[in-house]
Amino acid sequence: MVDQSTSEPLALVVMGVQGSGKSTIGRLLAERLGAAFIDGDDLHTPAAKAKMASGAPLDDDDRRPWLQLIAAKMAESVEAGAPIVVACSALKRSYRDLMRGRVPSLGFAHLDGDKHLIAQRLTQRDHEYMPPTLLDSQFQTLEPLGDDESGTTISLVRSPDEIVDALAESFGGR
Ligand SMILES: Nc1ncnc2c1ncn2[C@@H]1O[C@H](COP(=O)(O)OP(=O)(O)OP(=O)(O)O)[C@@H](O)[C@H]1O
Ligand SMILES: O=C(O)[C@H](O)[C@@H](O)[C@H](O)[C@H](O)CO
Repeated sequence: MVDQSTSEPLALVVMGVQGSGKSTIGRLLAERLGAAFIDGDDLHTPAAKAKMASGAPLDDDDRRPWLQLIAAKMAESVEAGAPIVVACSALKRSYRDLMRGRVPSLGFAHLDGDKHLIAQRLTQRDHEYMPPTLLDSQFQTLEPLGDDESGTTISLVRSPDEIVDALAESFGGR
């Protein structure tokens, strides 16, 4: 469900576990909607990247300042009247609450799919710091969108073009 009653510019987080397609879809969708794009991957501290590279998942304390930084950047964009799309795992409801605390109109698009398909996709790409072995922990941490959260859940089985078409239709009216 997407709230289209606000005149505020679009602020949207493309969320999901490692390898779900956040960067791919987020970038294409931002382009389609004429929005700025920020990849949350680029905003981790060197210490957080090193932790993930060592095979250890981030915990709530590691993620909090990162989520605050992403939320601040989104708030800045919205206050300037500019639409923005962000790729960010946003795995837990409390993380999304933190971001909504800064940008109440924030919407979420959850790229949802099967662990085996994602694991297969991960074998086909290299990542700067994130080893495929963290995928189990990503699924253990994931809390899907609640019915009362503004946003939509979409299957990552579909092609990037199909996903972007569907999301542009859902969120393009904002
Ligand atoms: N809908 C899709 N269909 C097929 N392949 C896809 C799709 N979306 C993404 N991919 C491919 O899957 C891999 C992971 O995608 P991407 O890097 O965008 O995911 P991500 O969620 O941003 O990952 P991470 O958070 O780990 O950086 C890439 O190789 C990408 O090309
Ligand atoms: O919340 C997290 O654990 C992190 O954001 C990870 O999800 C990675 O940043 C990202 O997915 C790169 O692979």
